[in-house]
Amino acid sequence: MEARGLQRQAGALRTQLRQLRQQVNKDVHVHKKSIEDLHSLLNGLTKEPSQDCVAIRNQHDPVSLSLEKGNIRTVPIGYIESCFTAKNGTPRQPTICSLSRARLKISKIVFNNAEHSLMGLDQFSHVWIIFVFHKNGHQSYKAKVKPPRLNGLKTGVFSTRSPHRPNAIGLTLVKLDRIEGDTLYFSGIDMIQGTPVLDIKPYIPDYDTAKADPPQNNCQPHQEILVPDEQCQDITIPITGPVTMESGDKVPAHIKVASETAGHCFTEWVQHAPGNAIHPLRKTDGNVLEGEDQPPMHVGSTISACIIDKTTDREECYSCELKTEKAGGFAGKEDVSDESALSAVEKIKCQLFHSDRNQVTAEGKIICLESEQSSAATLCQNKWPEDLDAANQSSHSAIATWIKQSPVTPLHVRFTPHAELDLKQFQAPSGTDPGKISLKYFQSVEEAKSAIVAVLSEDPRSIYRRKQCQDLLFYFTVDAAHITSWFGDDFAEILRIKPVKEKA
Ligand SMILES: C[S@@+](CC[C@H](N)C(=O)[O-])C[C@H]1O[C@@H](n2cnc3c(N)ncnc32)[C@H](O)[C@@H]1O
Repeated sequence: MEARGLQRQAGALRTQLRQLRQQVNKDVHVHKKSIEDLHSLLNGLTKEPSQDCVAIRNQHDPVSLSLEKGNIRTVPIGYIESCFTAKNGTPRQPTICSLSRARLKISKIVFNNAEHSLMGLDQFSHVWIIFVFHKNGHQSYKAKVKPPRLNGLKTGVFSTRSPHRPNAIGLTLVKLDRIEGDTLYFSGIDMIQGTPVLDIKPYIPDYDTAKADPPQNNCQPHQEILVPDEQCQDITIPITGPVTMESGDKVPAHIKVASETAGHCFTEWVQHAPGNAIHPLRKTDGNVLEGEDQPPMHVGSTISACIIDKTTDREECYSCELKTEKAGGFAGKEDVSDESALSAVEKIKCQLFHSDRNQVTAEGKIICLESEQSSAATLCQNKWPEDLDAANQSSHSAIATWIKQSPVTPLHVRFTPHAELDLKQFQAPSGTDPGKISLKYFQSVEEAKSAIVAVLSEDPRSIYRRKQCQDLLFYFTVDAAHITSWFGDDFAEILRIKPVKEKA
């Protein structure tokens, strides 16, 4: 019996060995050590075993051996269908083109009931995609790389998001638009058509936003927790009327902070401290006040926000009171932690912009219908990853200055009249004109146009191309459109837009 069992194991190991060999032929970086291990195991198994060996062998079955050494056999959970077909012209990060779309069908090879694996994921607005840079060509990598934003200067590969890294793994935070059965629909992507996806994880601001608090703050005997239900659920949030500054003037126009989403823009965030002193929470350049500049937050303070509805040009202000609860019954300070304040601000955003969740009463009051009390603030934060920066700042995380202040400035993008005309041959995916080419991923020609502008304004050329091939035409594909462009010193111009040729 045992001999037959061993033969079976040996057979399985031979199959694995064959597969590993095939991989080695394709890729010189396949881990040779694993093969050696398999060899020695195989040799051991085909010999008559001693009693001692059996115990050792059980511990060292090939799978656990491989994981112990950090080697995993990956199985793509699916392949990205993207509006970008080639590396050329694909945004370098998802934030460059929030309209760029993709979908991912979970493979039946991984799960028989693929849709079951997506259960619950629709409660998240954003997800991390972990994928393979499968079009890196040869898998070469160097310890120092030249990221485009450094315009030719070098930095360590691990301080960058370069696709050329020891393990060709990419990580992108995308907006989850919807899930239909076994298929996810995303926007804000930087992955090309056919990208193998290894994993999806929900984006959870509380876990994924760096909170590098000073050590002494980690051991506080009490925590102040914002009480979401009292704030938000089933209570009316009065519209307080336009917020006035200390001088009594209305918030000046120049401190409006634009928000692309939902057709609104913020005018100001302020804190009303007890005694009705009003403190702006943003500087005139729109950045959130940090550290000592920030006014102390007190229990009972009210955070207010004003927005302008671009369609009606009406300014409305809403407020939210800060309350705290002392966890574990400790008597607490009266100051509200940065974190609670931030949550309150996020909650207001939720109330302002997720009107589908809210009701406005006849008296003009907002009823916030968040049912998940504890996740109310998180949910609001989920909707606003672009505000991560603000969150990062207030929790003292840091990023390299070249990311924020790149020496490469955005380019002005223009279309030739010919290219403008070319655009007219396309239509939305739902379009019915038989003479026009239907887009597949963008919902309108305007969306596709703004994606083209977004891609080019960030100068998608490699450093080599920028410096050595200045006058050459630059081609790339966005959805069903093949674009021909060229670059001047501070601009990019689109010359032609043709339909992508269908592959025969
Ligand atoms: C700079 S990487 C960043 C990817 C990811 N956000 C990250 O930080 O890991 C994005 C670039 O990788 C390239 N790319 C996207 N998908 C790829 C793939 N499947 N294989 C190779 N390169 C890819 C495109 O040129 C894109 O502009």
